[in-house]
Parts: sequence; C-alpha cells; structure tokens
Amino acid sequence: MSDDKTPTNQEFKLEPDSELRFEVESKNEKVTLELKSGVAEVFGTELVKGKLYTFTTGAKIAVFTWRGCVVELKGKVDVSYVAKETPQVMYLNAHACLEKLREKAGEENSRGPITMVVGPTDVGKSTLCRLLLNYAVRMGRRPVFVDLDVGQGQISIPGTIGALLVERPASVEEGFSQQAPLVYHFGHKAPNGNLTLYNILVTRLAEEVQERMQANRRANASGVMINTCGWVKGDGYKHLTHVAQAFEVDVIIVLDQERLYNELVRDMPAFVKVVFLPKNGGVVERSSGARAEARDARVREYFYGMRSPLYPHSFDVRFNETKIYKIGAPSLPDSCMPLGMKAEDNHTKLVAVSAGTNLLHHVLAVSFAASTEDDVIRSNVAGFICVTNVDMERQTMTVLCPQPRPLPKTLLLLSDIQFMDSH
Ligand SMILES: Nc1ncnc2c1ncn2[C@@H]1O[C@H](COP(=O)(O)OP(=O)(O)OP(=O)(O)O)[C@@H](O)[C@H]1O
Repeated sequence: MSDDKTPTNQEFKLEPDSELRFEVESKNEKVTLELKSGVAEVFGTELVKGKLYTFTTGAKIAVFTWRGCVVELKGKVDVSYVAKETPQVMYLNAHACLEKLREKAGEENSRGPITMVVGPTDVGKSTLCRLLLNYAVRMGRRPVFVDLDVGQGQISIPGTIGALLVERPASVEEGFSQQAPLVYHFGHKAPNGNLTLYNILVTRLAEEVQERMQANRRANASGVMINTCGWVKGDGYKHLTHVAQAFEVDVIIVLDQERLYNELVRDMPAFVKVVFLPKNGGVVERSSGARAEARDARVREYFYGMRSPLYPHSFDVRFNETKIYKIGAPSLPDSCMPLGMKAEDNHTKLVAVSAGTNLLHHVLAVSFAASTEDDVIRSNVAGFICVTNVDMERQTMTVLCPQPRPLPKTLLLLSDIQFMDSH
C-alpha cells in the first residue's frame, strides 16, 4: 500500500479477478486513470482503452478486471493498492439470477425482478446497485433505479427520493445520467426526520414507478433496483419492511449484516427471496464530516454541474410573490390534538412559512403543485432553488435557480438541507 502522498505516475499490472483501489483525498487534487491494455471496469462500467478519466477530491474508486489489464494513475493518490480478494464473482452470480428472472418476465410479458439492496451504512449498497444496473443495461435491459437514500443518494439532491430509467451505463466519472428523474421532496437528510412522511412518499413513488413501468414493456421486464438508507435498527428496520411492501419486492439483497438477513428471512413472505452477500473489503467508511461534504457537493453539482459546467441564474424575488410551505408541524401529544386527530397527522400538515432570514441558505423545492388545493405532499417536484440572500428592508430574497426568472407560479417547499453558495 502506498500512502506517501507524493505525486505519482504509477502503472499497475492487474491479474485476472483483482481490483486496484485508490482514493483522492487532498484538496483540489486531480487524478487521471488510463487503461493501457486489457479489459477493466469501474463499478460495472467498462473503461475505454486510452481514454483519460479524471477523479477529484473525495473519489474512492475500484478498477476491477475479469481478464487482467494494465492501468496507469497520474496525480497524487492518497491510497492505492491492488486487492486480489473481492466478492465480485458473487455479485456477478446475483446479476445472472436477476437476468434469468428478466428473461422469464420478457417471455411472459410480466414484471421483471424488483430488487432491494439493504445493509448498514458504508457496506457498498449504492455501489452494488450501480454495478447490477450497469450489468443489466449492458445486456440491453432498461431497469429502473429507485434511490431512497435521502442522505447519500445518487439521484437529485439530498433530502429527496427518486427514480430514474437507466438507459446506458453510468459514466465512470459522473455516475448515472440525471435526465428526467422522478423526484419527491422529503426535506430531511435522514428518514427519521419525518418517518410518517417518508413512508407516504415511498408508497407514492412505488405507485408511480409501477404505473410508468406498465407503460414501458422493456422497462417492465427489466425490473427495478432499489437503494436504501443504512438505517436498519428499530424503526429503521420497520421502514425497510414498509419499502419491501410498497414496492412488492421479489428479491432483497442484504449486504454484510447477518442479523438483518435473519430478521428479513423471518419476517418476509416466502415468495420474497432474501439473499446475503458479503461486502467488498474496499468500501470506504465515511465520517459524518465526509458525509456532510458529499451532500454539499451534490447540491453544488445540481446548480453548477460537474465536468460540464452549468450556469445557474441569480435573481431577486419579492416575498409577496412566493408561496412557501413546510411539511410537518412540531409534534404534539395526542391529548393536545383537536378531537379526532392524531399526533401523526401533524407530520403531514402543510405549514405556511413566512419569508425572512429563516430561509437563508436553505434549499426550496419547486413543487408541481400550484396551490394547497392540490395534493402537495404527493406531488413530485420540478427542481430546486437556493436562497442566497435575504433583504428584509426591500422584502426580497435572492435565489439561485437553474432557470432564468420568473419562478414558476407553484408552491415552494422548505428543506432542511442548506447550501452555502461560494461561487
Ligand atoms: N471496491 C471498492 N474499492 C474502493 N472504494 C469503494 C469500493 N466499493 C465502494 N467504494 C467506495 O466506498 C464508498 C461507500 O460506498 P457506498 O456509497 O456504495 O456505500 P453505502 O453502503 O451505499 O453507503 P451509505 O451508508 O452512505 O448508503 C463510496 O465512496 C464508494 O465509491
């Protein structure tokens, strides 16, 4: 293992069935990867020989080869080593089993496998979803990717859940293409921020995904891959069983935790296949600081792009031109609630938010709901804006917005997610 942090220009010869793992940690660092010969892939996406792939600070990458290859890394990597022991063959077997179910679904014109990947934090759930989706799409499938991880998800920004039709393998550097995802606003970075709302949104997303799949035969036979949060104990476990029920899952892949595996085998109906897979030893544990940075980076990416830059607009909006709401009022004991209402109802209550400094640096979701008459909670969102300045004297706020003014005349939903625009 090398972690001397000196600039490197290293060539690695990888034996079949091994992987090169590396991390870029230093600030403002760029590392390029090039496949010199042989065949290799990064989380299921094949590398193109001679193409330079650039990775920046925070990247934790594994280059895996089935048949052997030579790769070169240029730049300062903080960690780089070759691992011969990986669970890749088991992951490939899982893919082969899913493929069988897809073939059967194609022949019978029925629904392909609905697979959910679960496990504690930092076991490689997102990476396994990406790998299995990439393998599926490389076989000509069009699976749907559902990301329920509101903290470290791969679709849209933190504080949301969403779905995406995967039509091509993920880009090695940028992940899956974010064209036209279906996104619901949750507003918290963990499901326990409002579990009642989270479960409602999961049910809503499941219904919508099902509907859209029925209209697309190829996607229907390809099935769904669901990524979940690493919250697996107590209420966390209950929320997983809710997801399984809402999506009517066929397969649950449990990464790393035997206890969770046994609980699910015990509690799931017999037709749900619960499979245990070991985690890849290369998966990197992330501190809460690193998680917060990753969330920040996702919001920045939403507004400013990643490799191909985006140019968001910044303009002033008068307070009286906006309708801002928040979902969920503070909890009250049942005894304090009006007759016939439960404390839970408060969690889904739409509360008007008066504009002021309370909005500063907050992300606001632009809902498709035009008024409170609509089903605001269950409406998906068109996009996001961020409040970068508040002027109480002029009663205006400055917003960062992907589109030029004016803001659509729909409701704005306040999120707990904050973003400091340092551009
Ligand atoms: N084989 C590997 N070698 C090196 N790094 C890896 C490998 N597999 C995954 N990683 C990295 O480890 C980190 C954590 O992986 P991942 O996000 O898949 O875990 P997770 O279980 O989904 O995490 P979370 O608990 O946040 O949902 C990611 O940065 C990923 O790029």
